[in-house]
Amino acid sequence: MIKIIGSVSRSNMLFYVALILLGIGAYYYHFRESRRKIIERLETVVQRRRDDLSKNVEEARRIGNKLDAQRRDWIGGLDFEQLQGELQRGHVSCAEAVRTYFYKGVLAHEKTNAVTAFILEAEQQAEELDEKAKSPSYVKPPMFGIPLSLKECLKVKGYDTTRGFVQDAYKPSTEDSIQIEHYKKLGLIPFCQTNVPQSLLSYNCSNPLFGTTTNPYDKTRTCGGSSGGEGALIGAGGSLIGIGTDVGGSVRIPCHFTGTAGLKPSKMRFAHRGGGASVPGKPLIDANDGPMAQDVKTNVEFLKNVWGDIDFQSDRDPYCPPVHWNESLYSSEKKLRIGYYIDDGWFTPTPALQRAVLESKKHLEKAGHTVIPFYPPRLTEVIKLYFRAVCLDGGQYVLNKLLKDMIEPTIRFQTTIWMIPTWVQRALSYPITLVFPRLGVLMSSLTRDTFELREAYADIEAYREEFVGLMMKDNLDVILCPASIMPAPQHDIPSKVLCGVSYTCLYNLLDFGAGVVPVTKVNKSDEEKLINEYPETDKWYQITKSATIGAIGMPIGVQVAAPPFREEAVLRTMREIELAITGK
Ligand SMILES: CCCCCC/C=C\CCCCCCCC(=O)NCCO
Repeated sequence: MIKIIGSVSRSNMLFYVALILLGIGAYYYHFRESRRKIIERLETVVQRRRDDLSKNVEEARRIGNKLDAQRRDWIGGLDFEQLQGELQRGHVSCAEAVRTYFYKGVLAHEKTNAVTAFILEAEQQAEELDEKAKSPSYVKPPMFGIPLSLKECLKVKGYDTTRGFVQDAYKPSTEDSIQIEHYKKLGLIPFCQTNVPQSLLSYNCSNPLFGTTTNPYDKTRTCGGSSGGEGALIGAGGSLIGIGTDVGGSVRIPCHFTGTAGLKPSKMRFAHRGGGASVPGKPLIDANDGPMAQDVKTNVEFLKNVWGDIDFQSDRDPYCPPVHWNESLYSSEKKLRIGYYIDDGWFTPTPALQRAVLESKKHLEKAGHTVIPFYPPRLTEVIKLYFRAVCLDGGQYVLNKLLKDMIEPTIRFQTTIWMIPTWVQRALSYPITLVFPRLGVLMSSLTRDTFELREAYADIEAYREEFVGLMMKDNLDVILCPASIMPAPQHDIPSKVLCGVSYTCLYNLLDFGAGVVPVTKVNKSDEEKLINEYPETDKWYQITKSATIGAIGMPIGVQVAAPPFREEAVLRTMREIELAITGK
């Protein structure tokens, strides 16, 4: 080798260097040109789609205005249980319920930009249900006439599932997914689709097609993601019940940020046939769809009906076991043993989140439950395993899609990481670890090597065994912990602090059922503690601290989790916290 290099003359060497530089230049020019053409073509799609959405919103407003304002305000003031009762008794018609929620949905959308499409056929579906109900032999299904909002990535016949990619606009689904079919059978009426972050792999809510969805409490802050449109819509009163999806916190984080309640069930509790994932072919990081609502009570009523009738889904998708709603687990008198933590050892949450857990602990103890400390083991390793397994091809699948699209600026950090070859990331991780150990962990987490990937899967399996072993040792029924690291931050923060999903992604890696219930709001003393005591030892803590300053009044939830098929114990705990706080 040395001989060969030695034999190349200086001028030859210069020639080769020039050739390489020319090659790189030509590649870069070609890349820039093809990106310019892609963006030029997609800009017209964005304009067309936004114009269509404006018309669609106007049509929804027109439908909402068909109803007398006084009647609409009265129906709009009913909670889920009350509306359900009035619809069952025939005091409110399905058409009135849908018109009311078109009206309320438009108001919430104007405030937060939460909706990507109103499902205008909902009015006709409602009228058909009202017509059927005229027959004395007709038995109303349990959720007869209740309007249902849906995260945009869920498949509804005739509507797009773009996941915020402009390239996927105007490619409507040809069928409803099994879950949507089931919800319709139970009487629910899908009435709108809601916004998501591009790719779904973020906990903010912006994309180049529909723009940014904001938090109903503060426009400058995010509603969370990826089921952020649902959080914003429900939090702003535009829907009573909606469906989100969650692979790292996407149901739970928006609930925490918007003061709403929701559950991510373990993977097998819903049918997935006919649905779609953010990254298909990704075993061991289990995603699921889950309900979101203004309170836990509504989630419980919804799931009682869906799981009570789960054979509908199991019959159509044999991979969904016919596990029915477990009433004895939900309404058991037996006191629970609950493990709790306020800090996972990877990312200390800001003071209000810690206070929310401690207050919930007190409520649960007052109700007679035993609440003892629990320490989730080795969270640094969990974070590494999670990112390795969620980006199992080093992010290539999502990156390929992003490079054919307009790229959302608020997910630039992960996009940049995915563009850097993994061996370069690995090499950089060594010096970075010396000055910034936590970033070093992230920089060494991605792999494209199947040997390392297999090892990660084996480690996840071992971690699952270890975690449930620890719970069994202490005879624990559920875990109580923070829902996130901070209250809703500004829109660009989630991408800068991606590793802030540690409190939620743990329960995807474990495939536990996990839910979030609103508990409190950030107060002045939380802010004082934040300023005086919150760590500033690295950039992530500094960003988190400054994003939390000024968050007084923002909602704070807590998370409850339990092993698969024990979602009813999670809901029971959440409901007991809710009852202790709201009294209803
Ligand atoms: C070096 C690290 C690179 C990190 C790349 C980040 C990739 C993914 C981040 C995942 C963050 C998950 C947020 C929650 C997303 C979610 O639950 N989506 C639901 C999809 O159904």
